[in-house]
Amino acid sequence: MRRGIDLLSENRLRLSREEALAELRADIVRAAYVEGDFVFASGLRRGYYFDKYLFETRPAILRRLARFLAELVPEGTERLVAPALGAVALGTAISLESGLPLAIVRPDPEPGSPRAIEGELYAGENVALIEDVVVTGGRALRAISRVREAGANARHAVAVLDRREGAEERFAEHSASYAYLFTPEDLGID
Ligand SMILES: O=P(O)(O)OC[C@H]1O[C@H](OP(=O)(O)OP(=O)(O)O)[C@H](O)[C@@H]1O
Ligand SMILES: O=C(O)c1cc(=O)[nH]c(=O)[nH]1
Repeated sequence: MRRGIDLLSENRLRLSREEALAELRADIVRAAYVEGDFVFASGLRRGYYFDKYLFETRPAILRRLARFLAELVPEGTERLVAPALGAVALGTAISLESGLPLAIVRPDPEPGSPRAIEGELYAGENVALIEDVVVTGGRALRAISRVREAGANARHAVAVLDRREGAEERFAEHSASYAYLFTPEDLGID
């Protein structure tokens, strides 16, 4: 099994960057694109969904995603932060790829519940927030607020897919730069 994966990786070394990205786009659509009537966590209702767990749990996709996403993490970043649950696998993969340590932000912890941020995070650190699918950007911005409350500098967000629902403008309003790998249009959707 392991040998098969390694052989695949060796073959990919022969692809150009553009070919590798095109292959990754096709693999993500095959793995995670679902049509239907979906109400998102934000309350938005749309006719398709990208099930992030279906691409984040496949090593052959996750490994390649981590390679491309690590390139979007700005110079000077000292720590990655991933909001639980979905982005934790992705954050871990980018952490392994980049060597940057990872902290995990719990979703909306109640008063008296466990820590909002797990792992180490220090005041003054430059942090990049990792997200899988961004719709409104609400989840990522809440995590950025938690990180800022802890005294760290959360000025950048990195995502696999931006669904073009206005998140880019929201990040800018909150003084965070934002880079993403794909839009639905890149994936041949819309
Ligand atoms: O940009 P937004 O409008 O905030 O929506 C996107 C968020 O919603 C999804 O998470 P989900 O609610 O499925 O949570 P999970 O990661 O805990 O499964 C997705 O993985 C993002 O984290
Ligand atoms: O808003 C969401 O919850 C959401 C949308 C989407 O396309 N994919 C996903 O994993 N979550």
